[in-house]
Amino acid sequence: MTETFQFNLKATDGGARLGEITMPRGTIRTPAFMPVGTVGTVKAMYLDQVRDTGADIILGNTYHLMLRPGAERVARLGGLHELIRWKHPILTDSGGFQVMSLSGLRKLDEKGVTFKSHVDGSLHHMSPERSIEIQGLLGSDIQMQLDECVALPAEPKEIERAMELSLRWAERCRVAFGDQPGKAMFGIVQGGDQPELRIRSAEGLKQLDLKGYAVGGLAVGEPQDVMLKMLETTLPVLPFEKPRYLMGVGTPDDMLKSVARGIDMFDCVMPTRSGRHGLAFTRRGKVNIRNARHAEDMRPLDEESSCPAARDYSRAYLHHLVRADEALGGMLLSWNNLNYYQDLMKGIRQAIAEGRFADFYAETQEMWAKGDI
Ligand SMILES: Nc1nc2c(CCNCC3CCCC3)c3[nH]c(NCCc4ccccc4)nc3cc2c(=O)[nH]1
Repeated sequence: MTETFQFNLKATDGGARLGEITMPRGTIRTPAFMPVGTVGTVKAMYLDQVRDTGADIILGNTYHLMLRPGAERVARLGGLHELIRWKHPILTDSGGFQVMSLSGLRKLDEKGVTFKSHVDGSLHHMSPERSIEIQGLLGSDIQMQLDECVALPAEPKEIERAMELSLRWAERCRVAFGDQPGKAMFGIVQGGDQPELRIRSAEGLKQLDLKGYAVGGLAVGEPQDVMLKMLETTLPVLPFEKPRYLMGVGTPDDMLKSVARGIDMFDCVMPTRSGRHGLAFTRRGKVNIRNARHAEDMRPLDEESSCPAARDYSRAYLHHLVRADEALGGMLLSWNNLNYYQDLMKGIRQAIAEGRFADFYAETQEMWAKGDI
């Protein structure tokens, strides 16, 4: 363990990078998939299981936790790591994105966002400074700046306004965060689908000399090719030796293509949320286990998997559990999906280490295309 936050680039293969983030609470092997913990739990999972799937870090949800049980209360309870019994790194989002998507947004101005709690309707104001304070109270290891993410499509003027506001908020968050050697605050590149705005945002954040950079404002309704084009525009501007985190992404295909362009970290609710709705991710592509064709299929999802959820249960049983809306259905599929996401990242890391990422990329897509026989 190190007392400071360090990112070591171990190898590259084309645009893909193999690295390690070392922090006091542990090491994060990159490219990394970070499971989303919402209200202090990765839904339908025990955190020991989440760790066993290969996760080095999970996400905490600032927006939910500040509303319930409250940031000060979490601090009084010893902080999030103590409360949820996860002793490895935790990354928290700033809450701005969740305010836009979950709460009755009341106002957004230079000072911050004012919103009504979706829990009890109470009024809250979140400034850049308060967001960093909340993330500190939670004990977060990697904290995100408060930003404004614009849904696409949007007017270029609107995208520019939000990008410039987010840049000013990044500076305020950097000042509020101060100097915390074992922790990090990441800036978030905005700029929508406008290359020129993306470059200005990345340049502006680079001046702040942050420990890591997220690419935000994507996976908000744009086609995959637009998302990838924005990565090709943004990533060359960011410091090569700092980690890059693509927020809210994504499907296995999104991640493979984004690693090829230089992304190191991902988070997405997809594997857990879709697992609860009966969608299974496997080496051979997606399986909608609710489909009648699985009703008497005695095969497991993947007989070669190391994960009991993929190897020891028949599709027929999973089909039954999901159709009966039994909790165990969502639990087993979430377990399978998180394990598959981590296996994919493990395969990516090994391929980059061995200089065969292009082959891995092609083989993986071929397996998905074969479909689930
Ligand atoms: N601060 C900030 N956060 C963003 C997020 C939230 C990332 N997950 C945070 C976790 C922390 C707690 C909760 C989530 C995003 N998520 C997405 N897309 C999700 C797309 C999606 C939606 C539903 C299912 C699958 C994919 N785009 C995002 C852009 C931004 C952004 O610019 N700024």
